[in-house]
Amino acid sequence: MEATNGFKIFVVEDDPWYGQILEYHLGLNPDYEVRRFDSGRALLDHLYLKPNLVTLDFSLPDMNGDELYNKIRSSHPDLPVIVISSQEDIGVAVKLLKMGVSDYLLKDDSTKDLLWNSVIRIRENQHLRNEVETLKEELGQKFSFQNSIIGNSPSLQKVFGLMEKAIKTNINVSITGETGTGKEVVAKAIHYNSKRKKKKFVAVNMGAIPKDLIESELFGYEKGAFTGAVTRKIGKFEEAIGGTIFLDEIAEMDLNNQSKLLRVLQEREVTRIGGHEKIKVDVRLIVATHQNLAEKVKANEFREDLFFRIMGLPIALPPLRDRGNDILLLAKFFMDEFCKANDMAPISISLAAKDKLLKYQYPGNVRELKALIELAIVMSNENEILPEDISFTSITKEDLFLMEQKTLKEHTKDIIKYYLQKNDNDVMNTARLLDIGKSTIYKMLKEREL
Ligand SMILES: Nc1ncnc2c1ncn2[C@@H]1O[C@H](COP(=O)(O)OP(=O)(O)OP(=O)(O)O)[C@@H](O)[C@H]1O
Repeated sequence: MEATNGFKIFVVEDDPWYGQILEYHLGLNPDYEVRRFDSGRALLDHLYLKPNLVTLDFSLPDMNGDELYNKIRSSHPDLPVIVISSQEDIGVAVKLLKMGVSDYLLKDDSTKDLLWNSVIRIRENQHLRNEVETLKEELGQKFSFQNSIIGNSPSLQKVFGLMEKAIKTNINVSITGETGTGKEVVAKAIHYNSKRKKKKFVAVNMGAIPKDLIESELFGYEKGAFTGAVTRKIGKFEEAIGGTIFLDEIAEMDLNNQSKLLRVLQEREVTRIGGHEKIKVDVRLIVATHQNLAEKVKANEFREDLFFRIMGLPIALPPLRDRGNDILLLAKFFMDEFCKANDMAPISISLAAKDKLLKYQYPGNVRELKALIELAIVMSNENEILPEDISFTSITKEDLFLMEQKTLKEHTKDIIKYYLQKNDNDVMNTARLLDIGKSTIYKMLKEREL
C-alpha cells in the first residue's frame, strides 16, 4: 500500500514521553500514518478521520480503557483496538478481550516489538476481510440475473418474475426442471440477490450422499458420537446459518431422512448427532428436483407434510427446446466465454449452423448446449462455426427427422424406399402397409425416384 493511501493508526497515550516512543516506533514503517492524542475525548472527536487502527493506554485522565472502548465500538464496531496497559491484571485483560479488543499488551521492554507484530497481524486480517468482501461483491455481480441467467424468452421472463418475488422474502423455494435447465444457477441467483448474500450458499446433492450419511452431513455430529467421529463436525444446516441451503435432488431422500428433515424445518433448530445442544438455524431453504414430487407423494415415496413445507414458492424451469431464440443467445454467451478463457479471438457462427442448433431437442438442456458449443469451437477453423462442427451426442430419431431439410415429397420417397427394402421389394405388401395405391409406387419406380 502506498503512503498516500496509508494505514492510519491513532495512538492514545497521556504520557508524552511514552506516546512519542510509540509514535516514532510505528512511524518507522512508511506505510503507517501515525497520529497521537492525549485523551479519550480527543480521540472520539477525531474518529471521523477514519483511522484503520487505534491503540489505547488503559488509564487515561478522562476515562479508562473499557469505557473508551465501549464508546468507540458503539460508533465504529469494526475498528480494531489494541489496549496497552501498565496493569498486570489478567482479569482486566480477559474482560477486554471478551468485549472484542483485538489485543492487550503490557507496558514493558517488549511492548514495542509486540505492538509492531500485532499491527501487522491486524492489518493482514483486515486485508483478508476486505478481500472476502470484494469477492462476495463480485460473486453477487456474477450471479445477478442479467449476468448469470442468459435468455429473454417469455417462459424465462416468467421465471425471472418469480425469482424477484423470492428475493424479497425468506420464503422457501422449490425449483423443478429437467436436468441441465439451470436449477442450481437459479438457486444461487436468488441467494446472491437476497438479503442473505453476505452469508453462505451451501449446496448439498441428496442423490450423491449414501442414505446412512445424510443425517451427519446435514446436521453434523459431536466428537465420539460414533466410531470414527474423532472430531466434531459441523453440519450443512449450521454452515448455512444466516444464508441459504440448497438441497438438490430432494426426491432422492428416503422416508427416514425425510422425517428428520421435517423435524428440523418445523423446529428451526438442529442437534448434532451425539449432542444435546439445540442450535437455532436461521436458513432459507431452496430445494430442486427433476422428478414429479406430487407423484412421489401419491406413491407414498415422499411425505406429504414435508412436501407442503418445502414447496414454498414453486419455480418451474422450461426445457431449453421451449425457449426459442434463447438457444442462440446462450450459444453466443458460451462461445464468448470459451474464447476468453482460452485466449482465442472471438468466433462467429454461420447461419446454417444456427439453424442446426435451433432444430435440435436438447435432452441435456443448457448443460448439453454448452458442451457442444465448446466442442464445435475446438472442431472449427477458429473463425466461424459451421454446421459440420456441431455434433449432437444424444440425438434422437425425432431430432434427425426435423434436422433433415427435405420437402414432403422427399420424405415420402424416403419412407417408401425404407419399407420396400424392409419387405424385399414387395410392392403389394408395401402399398398395403403404407395404405397407398400400388400404382404410386410403380410410377415412382418407373421414374427412378426410388
Ligand atoms: N440460463 C442460463 N444461462 C447461462 N448458463 C446457464 C443457464 N442455465 C444453465 N446454465 C449453465 O448450464 C449448466 C447446468 O446448469 P445447472 O447445474 O444449474 O442445472 P441443473 O438444472 O441444476 O442440473 P441438474 O438437474 O443436472 O442438477 C451450468 O454450467 C450452468 O452454468
